[in-house]
Amino acid sequence: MANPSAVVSVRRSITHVVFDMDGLLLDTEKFYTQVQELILARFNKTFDWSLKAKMMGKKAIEAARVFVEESGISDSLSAEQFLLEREEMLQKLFPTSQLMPGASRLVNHLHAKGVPICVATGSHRRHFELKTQKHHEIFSLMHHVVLGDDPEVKQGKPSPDGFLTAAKRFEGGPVDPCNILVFEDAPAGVLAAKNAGMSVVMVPDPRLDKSFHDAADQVLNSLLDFNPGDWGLPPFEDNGS
Ligand SMILES: O=P(O)(O)OC[C@H](O)CO
Ligand SMILES: [Mg+2]
Repeated sequence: MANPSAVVSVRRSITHVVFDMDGLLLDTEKFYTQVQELILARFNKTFDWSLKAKMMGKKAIEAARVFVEESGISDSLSAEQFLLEREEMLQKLFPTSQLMPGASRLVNHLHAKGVPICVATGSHRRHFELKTQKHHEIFSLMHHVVLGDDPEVKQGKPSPDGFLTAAKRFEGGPVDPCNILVFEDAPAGVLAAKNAGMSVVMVPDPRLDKSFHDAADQVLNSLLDFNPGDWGLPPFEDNGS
């Protein structure tokens, strides 16, 4: 969007917010990285961030296919076998998930100010329950949660299905995508938000290649750096400390 006044008017039209979950609200991406490094080490291969970038944000089976094919192990391990192998490790790790810096402050702030908020994640129900078991307080503030195994989400990110379903389920929905701001950490998630016609703030892991930042409307190092006023949303009343 080259025209600065168009940027300002889009930013002023935001009324609803959609949060990604893994790597954005919760620090769960590190668990996927950890187990995938272990599995590839068995094949004398290393798991790097170019492969990570292609997997993150996607539905489990879609990410699994990318993993076995791109790493060149599909003759030895199918996508389904890979999912089974990593499941036992992930089930132990997910309940230890922590909120990302600034997540609690931002979610509580938007909820307190009456901005409708929800979650749209690639995670399926079973993993969602494990990841959020210590975080019910924050997730209970969401108007709704759209999961990766929701019947309306035919395809995972970068398809817009999850975000369009999220827009539909707000009170009085569907909300016009141009009034929705998405927070994402993954390249596929940023593309999904843009494919849905929404604005997107990207909060990427610093190890992700910077070329993936280009599709986002704003890129932040942390949710702590988000200024709601930039998007016409009610400003924080504290100093962020
Ligand atoms: O980033 P999310 O919340 O869409 O989750 C996607 C996968 O479960 C993990 O990459
Ligand atoms: Mg994510």
